[in-house]
Amino acid sequence: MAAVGVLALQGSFNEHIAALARLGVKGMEIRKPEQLQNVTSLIIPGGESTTMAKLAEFHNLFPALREFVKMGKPVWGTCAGLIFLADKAIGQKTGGQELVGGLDCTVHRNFFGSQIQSFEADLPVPELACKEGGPETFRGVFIRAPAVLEIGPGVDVLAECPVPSTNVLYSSSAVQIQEENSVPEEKVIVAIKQGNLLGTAFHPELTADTRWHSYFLKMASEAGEGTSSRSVVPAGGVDLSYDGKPRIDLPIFQ
Ligand SMILES: NC(=O)CC[C@H](N)C(=O)O
Repeated sequence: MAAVGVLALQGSFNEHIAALARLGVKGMEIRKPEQLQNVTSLIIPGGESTTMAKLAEFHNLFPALREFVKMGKPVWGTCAGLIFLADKAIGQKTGGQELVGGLDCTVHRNFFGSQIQSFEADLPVPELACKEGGPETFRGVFIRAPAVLEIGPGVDVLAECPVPSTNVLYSSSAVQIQEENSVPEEKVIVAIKQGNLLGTAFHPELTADTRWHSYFLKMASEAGEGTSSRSVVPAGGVDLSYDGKPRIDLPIFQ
């Protein structure tokens, strides 16, 4: 089976490993550049991107991470991980921070505000419902979350989130105004995919719904096809969950 790495410097790496375990997949903790050679895909968890960047720099991980992305290996960044994967970030601390890059987008690091403005929202994710089944929406857990402000031409938008009217911090061409029942609703992009790179501004690893993990494992499996006869996804596209159904319970943290 293809090996999935989880960057384990800081943040919610244990929760990602637990989510993978619920799908019967072992996530390998990655702390050193050479460990990336043992995995075929990588999850970069949420946490605090400045701290994570400092630790990644200390462990000399940036060149290996960039190489991993350049080789076209599947990488999924959640929250701080999305910031890591973005080509450009705004709202950074003084002095900025190093990014891995690869996702042709600009993110705002704390788009939704500070820790106390964290929230949960049911997001329509047609691509996820189509590929993984289950409900049309996914419970997004946003913790001091970033958002995607601009995307390049090769980037697909997988989910958008209404912007709470009290904390509109930024507007750009990617933040759309929608007229619905004459009440304008601003939306911002919170999940994107570009080739083998996936980015979510929220934390699927903090919910019991494993569909994003299953979706990423399928991405990884498809990317690995041709190089390996063994696949994460059983033939016929059978679901990866223990009981054959996506888990759609309420989030672990409510
Ligand atoms: N939950 C998170 O990963 C928050 C990310 C945070 N906004 C940062 O800059 O790192």
